Amino acid sequence: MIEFRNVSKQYSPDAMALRDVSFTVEKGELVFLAGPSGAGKSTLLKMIAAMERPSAGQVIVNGQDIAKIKSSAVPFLRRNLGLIFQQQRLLTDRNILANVMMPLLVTGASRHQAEQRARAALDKVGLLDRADSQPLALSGGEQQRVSIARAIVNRPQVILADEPTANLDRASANKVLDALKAFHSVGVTCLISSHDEQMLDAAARVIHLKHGQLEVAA
Ligand SMILES: Nc1ncnc2c1ncn2[C@@H]1O[C@H](COP(=O)(O)OP(=O)(O)OP(=O)(O)O)[C@@H](O)[C@H]1O
Repeated sequence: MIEFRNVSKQYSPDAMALRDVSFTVEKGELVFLAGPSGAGKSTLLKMIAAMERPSAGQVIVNGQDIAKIKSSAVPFLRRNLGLIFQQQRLLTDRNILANVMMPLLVTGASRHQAEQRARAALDKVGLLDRADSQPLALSGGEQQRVSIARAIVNRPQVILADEPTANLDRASANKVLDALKAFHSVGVTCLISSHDEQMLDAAARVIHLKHGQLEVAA
C-alpha cells in the first residue's frame, strides 16, 4: 500500500532530511515512526501525501509513484488519506461540528449528509457531546481527537498522524491513541510519528529514523 524505495530527500545542499530509506507498509498495518527531532519523520509523512517530493528514489502510494503524480491528481490522492498534521489546526471561529463537516462540504456533500457523518465521526472519538463547543473550550487532547474526527470523516484508507500526542498528558495521549487504534481495528492503515516511549513500547511495529536513515529495518 505504501512503499519507499531508496528514498532520499535533500531540501538544500546542507539539509539532507532522508537518506536511502526503504520500507513497505501493508494495507491495514499500524506502524509507528520513531526518532529524535530532525530525524526526518515529518518529511517522510509529507512525502506520502505528496506535500514533498523525493530527491531520489520512489514513493509508491496505492500503486502511484508520488514523484510522477500530476499536481491535478494530488487532491484525489489526498482524498484517501486522513492527515493529522501540526499545521492543520482547528478553525477557532467556528464550532467543533463545523470543523469536522468542512472536509465533506469542500468535496461537495450536502449539509445534511455532512452533518450526519460529522456527528458519527465525533461519536467515534467520544466527543459527540461537544459538537456545539468552540475549539478553544476543549483541552489539547480533546482538540487532537477532533482533528482525528476531521481526518477520518471522509473515510480514508490511510491515516497519517505527525506527533498526535505531542504536548499532551498521559491520560489525554492514551485517549488519542485509543481513537487511532479504533480506526486501525476496522482496517484503516495508520502511520503515526511519535517521541512517546510508552506508546512505542506497546507498538507492534516501529520504524526508527536517525539522521534521515532507517536504524532498524522493521
Ligand atoms: N522545508 C524545509 N526546508 C529545509 N530544510 C527542512 C525543511 N523541512 C525540514 N527540513 C530539515 O530536514 C530535517 C528533517 O526534518 P523533519 O521535520 O522531517 O524531522 P522530524 O523528525 O519530523 O523532526 P521533529 O520531530 O522535530 O518534527 C531537519 O534537519 C530539518 O531542519
